[in-house]
Amino acid sequence: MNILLSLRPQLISRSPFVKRSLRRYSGFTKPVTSQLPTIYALSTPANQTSAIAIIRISGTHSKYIYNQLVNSNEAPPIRKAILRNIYSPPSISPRRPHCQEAAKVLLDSSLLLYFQAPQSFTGEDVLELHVHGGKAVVYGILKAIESLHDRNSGKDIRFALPGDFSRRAFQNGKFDLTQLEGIKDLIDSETESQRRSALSSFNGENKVLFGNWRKTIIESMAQLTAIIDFADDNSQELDNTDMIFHDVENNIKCLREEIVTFMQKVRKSIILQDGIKLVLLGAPNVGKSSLVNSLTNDDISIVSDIPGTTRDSVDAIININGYKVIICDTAGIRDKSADKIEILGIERARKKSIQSDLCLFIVDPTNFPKLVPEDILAHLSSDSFRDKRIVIVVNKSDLVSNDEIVRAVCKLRTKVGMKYSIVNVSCKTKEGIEPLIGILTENFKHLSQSSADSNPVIVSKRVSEILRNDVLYGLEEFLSSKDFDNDIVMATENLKYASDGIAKITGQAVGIEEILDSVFSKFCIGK
Ligand SMILES: Nc1nc2c(ncn2[C@@H]2O[C@H](COP(=O)(O)OP(=O)(O)OP(=O)(O)O)[C@@H](O)[C@H]2O)c(=O)[nH]1
Repeated sequence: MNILLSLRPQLISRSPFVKRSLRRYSGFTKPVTSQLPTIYALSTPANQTSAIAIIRISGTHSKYIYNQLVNSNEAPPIRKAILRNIYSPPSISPRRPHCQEAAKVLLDSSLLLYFQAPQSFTGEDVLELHVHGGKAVVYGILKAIESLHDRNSGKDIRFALPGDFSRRAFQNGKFDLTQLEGIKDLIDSETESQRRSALSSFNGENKVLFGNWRKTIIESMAQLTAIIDFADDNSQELDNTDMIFHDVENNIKCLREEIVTFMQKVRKSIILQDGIKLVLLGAPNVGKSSLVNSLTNDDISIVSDIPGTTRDSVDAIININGYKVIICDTAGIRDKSADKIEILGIERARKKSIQSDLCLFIVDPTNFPKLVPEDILAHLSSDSFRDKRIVIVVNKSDLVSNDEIVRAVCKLRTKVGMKYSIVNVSCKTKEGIEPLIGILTENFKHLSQSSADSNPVIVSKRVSEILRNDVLYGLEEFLSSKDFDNDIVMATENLKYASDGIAKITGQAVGIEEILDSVFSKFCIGK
């Protein structure tokens, strides 16, 4: 008996989108969105002058819009870039509104690309206009397209809402939600590591992974359902129900471990999205602000030889070797200040360093033997710093001899032990800055990756919440119902809860509309 054949229909709920997509792939090529209005939008940034701007049009009337704009009845060549004059339609001709010749008013000469359904991003007919990026050109062409809307003749054409194009792509089965969220992350990515992670999601790596998880759960449900359905049949295949229970339990345990590991990776990778918090700490005048400026190649912080110049924390977002870093310059820590504002600044510096992911502790070797003030040492040795990553920077190396540096490093080692890296730099000559960036990069890697050979995994907050609250919850409930052989129906329901969770992530779930609204409202217009 094929156990999968005994699956109860309600246990493998398929959404209308999946069914329709299946229809499409079995030879039915009309997009499921063919009855929706044709949408258009500027896909490049609005209200900015640029060499080129791209206007995207998607839907049943894309060809009609093409014919109207190029003032010709020719069929647009498919997937072939062509140069055409773009004219304003008669009704909105800017100069002679009542004259038919006015249709010939030229708006621009542009590159056009036409994609025929279903071979397009949205799965609909898509027209792309690569126009000159002047504001008047873009405005004129958008107005021209808008004027073509005529509900009486069935030409329903409207400006796209945020995420409309991606939503159509999803509805027509071109991508699942994890891939589309990957595209959004790709557009939002600011650094190399964010780009890599978003691209792997867009390329469908998460889709395949989640698909495999769902398959494992559904197969387990099928095995349990077979027991429910044929319990009284004395079927030979079901003689050994204990073995089936054992198999299912093992498979679900393995799956739970896999998802927990995945979630650990996600937690580590979140740091890539939010930015790694790097805080510079040290006594006044050791060169903290100078180091911020050296690392950023910018004049972010004020540098002066007056101790106590930086009185409050200064944050800047920078990119170090592809990592998004929130670098924070702080007030120099000293215990004998009478200045109230400076005291507040010092307090904030301590707090910031506790909240940091990585702390740079800067010392000035010309202060020998008072290299590490006692209060800073006490702060760094406190419980809050037990698992903190710290790199010690011996600055102003241009002012001291090699022997004096060695002496400073030995002194530091006696104070803080061998736990932390020590780097010598000179913010004045820039010597040692590159090796310091190398050490920082290594630390960023460790902070954002769960193992040396694994890539960061970024998923949306929506996905991680569903994984935790639905998928893992369902699996835990299943495994914790110790006597699940006594109440198979209940146990199977827990698995169904987990599998529905994955369907919500990918967009295959029943009642997906509300999920789609929340996902696509975060997209930009024209995407
Ligand atoms: N020769 C030399 N001077 C440096 C170096 N780094 C910083 N300085 C000088 O040291 C002084 C203090 O530098 P800052 O960067 O303002 O020091 P800070 O730690 O931010 O000072 P506070 O704001 O008081 O906490 C300035 O005069 C800098 O020009 C260096 O590597 N070599």
